[in-house]
Amino acid sequence: MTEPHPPRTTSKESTAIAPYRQSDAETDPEGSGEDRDQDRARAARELGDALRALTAAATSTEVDAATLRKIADQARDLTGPLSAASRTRHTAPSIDDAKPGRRMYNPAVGPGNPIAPPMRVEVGDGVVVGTCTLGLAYEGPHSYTHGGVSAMLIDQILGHAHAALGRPGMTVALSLRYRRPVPLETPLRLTAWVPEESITDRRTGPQATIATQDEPDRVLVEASGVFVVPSAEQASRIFGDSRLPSWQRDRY
Ligand SMILES: CCCCCCCCCCCCCC(=O)SCCNC(=O)CCNC(=O)[C@H](O)C(C)(C)COP(=O)(O)OP(=O)(O)OC[C@H]1O[C@@H](n2cnc3c(N)ncnc32)[C@H](O)[C@@H]1OP(=O)(O)O
Repeated sequence: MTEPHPPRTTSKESTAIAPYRQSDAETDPEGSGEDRDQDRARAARELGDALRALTAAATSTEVDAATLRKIADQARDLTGPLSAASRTRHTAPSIDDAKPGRRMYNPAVGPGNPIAPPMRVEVGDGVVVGTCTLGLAYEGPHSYTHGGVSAMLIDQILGHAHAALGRPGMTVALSLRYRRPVPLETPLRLTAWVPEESITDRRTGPQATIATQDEPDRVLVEASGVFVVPSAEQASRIFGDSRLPSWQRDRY
């Protein structure tokens, strides 16, 4: 971890990462045009937004115990209708299936998942940038981000940098250095890139940083990872043959 800053490439200089065709995948999971699940994806985002707002209110509230119990009763009543049709861990979400790369319930970027900030990811030429603002639900030390939350966002952005080379992979190693605390309620910028010398057929060693959007050169967290594309045999063993959404079946 000698170089905490991404290479300052121009489009002409960049050769390490091939052009990435995911612009409307995780960053705009509803997609556009003819899509049978488009409306359901939009509704899932609306529910995710509402639950995020509820979680933000629940983790910052100072109301009395009676009000907390009343809200708890109301929240419990919401679970039944949602459970009327559910998937298990062995089945991919049906709205993930409809568009390549869509991960509606990913805990870092999935707009339908209330625990996701969600981080917005943009894949550029040689560099991947993630943006988000973390509220009190992500607090570790008072007024700062929990280190595990930083690690989750770093893992995700490293994964995008790896996937930008063509095939999504799995994290086999992750190393972080927390240089300064990451402030809550402050727009953040994550940056990831893959040094060319770290690329082999199946493996990359991407690097990433977290900074605030106001001070992008002041590194708060720096990280490096090792990502591996599972072999066909490994993918089959880990995921099974029929449980993967089609975009994953095609890619592993
Ligand atoms: C359009 C779509 C876009 C989608 C975007 C999606 C973005 C998603 C972002 C999601 C982000 C979140 C992502 C997540 O959360 S992934 C979830 C967390 N990760 C896991 O659960 C992975 C668990 N690990 C495994 O299952 C195995 O390790 C696998 C199957 C992956 C590899 O099996 P195995 O371990 O038996 O390895 P191998 O013998 O096949 O060797 C393979 C290569 O790997 C090298 N190696 C192995 N270990 C290490 C190590 N520690 N340091 C350095 N190198 C290591 C090894 O030398 C060899 O290299 P090479 O000699 O071939 O060069």
